[in-house]
Amino acid sequence: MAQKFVLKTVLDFAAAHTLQGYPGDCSKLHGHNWKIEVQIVGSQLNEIGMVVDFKEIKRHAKEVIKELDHTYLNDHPHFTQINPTAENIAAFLYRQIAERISDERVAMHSITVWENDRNCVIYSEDE
Ligand SMILES: Nc1nc2c(c(=O)[nH]1)N=C([C@H](O)[C@H](O)COP(=O)(O)OP(=O)(O)OP(=O)(O)O)CN2
Ligand SMILES: [Zn+2]
Repeated sequence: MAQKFVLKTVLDFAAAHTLQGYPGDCSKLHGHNWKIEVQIVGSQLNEIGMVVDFKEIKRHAKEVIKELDHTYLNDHPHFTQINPTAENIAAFLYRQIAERISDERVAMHSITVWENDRNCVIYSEDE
């Protein structure tokens, strides 16, 4: 049986957005306290028994999230042509964090973006 470890760390940020074309209140300016779950996968442990230090995952994720924190998301270059929905934010974070953290031992597993306590999107990519 092949072993696999999935590590999860949780971060958050505050940001406003509007959803263009949305048939309801979300097309108006409003904000969320977004909760982000970053999940990393690996099968090998290092000499001190870790896939990767949680602090390392958090450091990379914070670097990306800093771009979005306390902003109007629609102004971000990535969201000028596409709506900053939870789906598009999840895909953006996944790719940005993957670029920073992936190596021969560690890969992105998924990103979960919580818009509020009730609704979230889980994003992942096939290998
Ligand atoms: N699939 C998606 N659906 C919706 C998204 C999204 O990103 N992806 N986003 C929104 C709005 O951003 C909206 O702000 C959601 O907040 P809210 O209306 O509070 O959401 P609830 O459904 O939990 O609110 P109720 O009070 O239960 O209606 C909308 N949809
Ligand atoms: Zn919203």
